[in-house]
Amino acid sequence: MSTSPVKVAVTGAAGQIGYSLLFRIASGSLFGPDTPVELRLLEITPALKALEGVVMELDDCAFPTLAGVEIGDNAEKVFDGVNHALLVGARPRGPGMERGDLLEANGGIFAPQGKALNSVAADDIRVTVTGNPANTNALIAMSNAPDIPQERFSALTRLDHNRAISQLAAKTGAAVTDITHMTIWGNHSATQYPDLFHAEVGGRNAAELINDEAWLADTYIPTVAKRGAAIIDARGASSAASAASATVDHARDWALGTAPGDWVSMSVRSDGSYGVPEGLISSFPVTTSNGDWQIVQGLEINDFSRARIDASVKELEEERDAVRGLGLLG
Ligand SMILES: NC(=O)C1=CN([C@@H]2O[C@H](COP(=O)(O)OP(=O)(O)OC[C@H]3O[C@@H](n4cnc5c(N)ncnc54)[C@H](O)[C@@H]3O)[C@@H](O)[C@H]2O)C=CC1
Ligand SMILES: O=C([O-])CC(=O)C(=O)O
Repeated sequence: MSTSPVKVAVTGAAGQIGYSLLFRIASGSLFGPDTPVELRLLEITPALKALEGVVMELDDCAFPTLAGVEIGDNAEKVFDGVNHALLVGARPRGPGMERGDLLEANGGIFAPQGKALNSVAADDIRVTVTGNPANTNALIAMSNAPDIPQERFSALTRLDHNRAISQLAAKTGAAVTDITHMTIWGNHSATQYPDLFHAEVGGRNAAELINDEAWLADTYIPTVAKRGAAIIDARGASSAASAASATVDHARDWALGTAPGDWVSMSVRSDGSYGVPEGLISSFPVTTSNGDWQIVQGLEINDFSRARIDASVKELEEERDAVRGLGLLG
């Protein structure tokens, strides 16, 4: 095992997602069995006692890859020297709410956290925002961290990507491992667009294989896009273990690279690709290598896809304008 641990910050560590995520990271799911990790856990003051209990459980697992845990309620202390920051801490929505309804409640968390990362994180910091509304929270954090390269900020659309794979596998009877080239475009919201025109099932184009645009429009897309609400309805609480698992998938693939010949969905800063206005944090098909991501270029976007990508991007612009109005953009 290498000797210098990777320092991973997790915010909202005493919450539902944290309770699953911390154990996955500590057990080596993020960087593998040969890389020790040090956890830096941020919570609000009233949640620190509960967090102490979670740390007792982490201790009790005796994970070989867990090199240390520090907890606190001061972002500048907790983020000091961190290499990865997983910004999960934020209020979840309840029944009948859209994620965008959380902007006012949660947006204020991400400006100070962006500033703190800017001041004290390691030079190679990579930031993943899971807390909702994830894309716009990532935009807030990024805009408050002027010294960190903008490509180091991302938001989680991997849960949507995984849901899209799972639903396509169920429809076609294929194994999830047979499904490649899945893309979620746009916002992590009900307007997101899971794209089957480039996805493949066992090497065959998924849209051609299914050949049923009505199913695509009326069943598949809404099922994927509204899956979070369906889980809230069934569980009485928003998805937590699957969100933790997707956060691990996202951060692992970013750090260690995507599978050769395939891509994943990540929300990253647009460079204007596919007509998405530059500077928005929007979901794209990306490949990663050596800790960097590249937006996959040259995909043909048909009218069906164009209308849906545009609708989701319009919502991202509205969210950006709303947080600008709240004074949250640095
Ligand atoms: N992007 C995605 O795919 C998904 C995002 N989410 C979002 O993740 C967020 C967390 O969800 P849960 O863990 O279920 O919620 P939770 O309510 O169980 O936990 C949130 C934790 O964040 C903490 N927190 C609040 N403000 C904080 C701050 N300023 N600094 C540090 N910690 C702070 C709270 O004390 C709480 O312990 C929610 O916004 C939820 O909507 C959830 C599922 C999927
Ligand atoms: O739906 C929610 O509010 C939680 C979430 O982001 C998801 O499950 O995708």
